[in-house]
Amino acid sequence: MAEPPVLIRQDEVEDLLHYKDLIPRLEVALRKFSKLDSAEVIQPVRTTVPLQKYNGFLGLMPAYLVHEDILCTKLVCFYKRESGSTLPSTQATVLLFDPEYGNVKAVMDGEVITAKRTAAVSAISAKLLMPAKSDVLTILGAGHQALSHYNVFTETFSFKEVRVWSRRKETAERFAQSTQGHVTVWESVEEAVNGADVIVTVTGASEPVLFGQWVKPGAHVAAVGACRPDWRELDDVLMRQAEVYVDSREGAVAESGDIILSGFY
Ligand SMILES: NC(=O)C1=CN([C@@H]2O[C@H](COP(=O)(O)OP(=O)(O)OC[C@H]3O[C@@H](n4cnc5c(N)ncnc54)[C@H](O)[C@@H]3O)[C@@H](O)[C@H]2O)C=CC1
Ligand SMILES: O=C([O-])C1=[NH+]CCC1
Repeated sequence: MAEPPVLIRQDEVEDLLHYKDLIPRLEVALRKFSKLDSAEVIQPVRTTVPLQKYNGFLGLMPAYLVHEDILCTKLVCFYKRESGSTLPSTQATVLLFDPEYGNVKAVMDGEVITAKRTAAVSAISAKLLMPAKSDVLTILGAGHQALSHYNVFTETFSFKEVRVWSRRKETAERFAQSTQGHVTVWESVEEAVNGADVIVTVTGASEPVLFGQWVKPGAHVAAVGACRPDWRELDDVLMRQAEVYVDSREGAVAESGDIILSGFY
């Protein structure tokens, strides 16, 4: 009989998962995944179950790293919440399996994993694509992803200025008070992104919040929030003028509202 699974709580994941380890591991995994060689990484586009009654989704995200023999899946519920709602917008659990026996070896809190994994991949994209001299970072949105992106971007790079915008100024102010370093709060997106070298979009928006006419040529935009086919953060102008990189073409054309609705694909 297999041993019962180990339970790894949120505070334990927080203590164990560090960007200095996560980034190189994700770089290796992304490189393998980009080869589109299912002999190395089997990761189908996630299955999404709509939870219409609650304005949310359950996403099932399995992956198998063949050579490393790592089989896992994330189960994530995510929601569009009304402004001011106190309910969580994302809840996630990660299951690690024994691929031979099929039993679950570990049940891990997935919220910190989601926050750190997503931000680490954005940091990898910036490492490869942002202007060589990048002084100004702007974060649009002030929730969980905003904080994890702030943490990894300031840990990895040396920005002279970090700015934040959120649709409610109080939320942006609260965010700025919660960060280790100085963050300036901006009331309009247009002003917040003026002259920015790197822009991270981590809002729950369904309509564009970032417009191409405001974005400096050559700036790097890490577009994270619009992960359903009918959600948007970037307008058509920005999508048309941008050189677009994705981690998964299959995933992007199935799930990215910015790509699908702009007619990019
Ligand atoms: N691409 C990916 O791998 C991932 C994408 N996400 C998505 O990223 C987004 C942010 O996630 P979290 O920070 O965890 O959420 P959160 O709920 O903690 O923060 C959301 C932020 O967006 C703002 N916001 C919500 N609706 C908005 C609107 N209509 N216009 C402008 N701002 C709005 C909120 O005020 C808040 O500042 C969500 O859409 C989430 O589904 C989250 C995790 C992974
Ligand atoms: O990929 C992911 O982990 C998520 N997508 C939407 C919310 C969380």
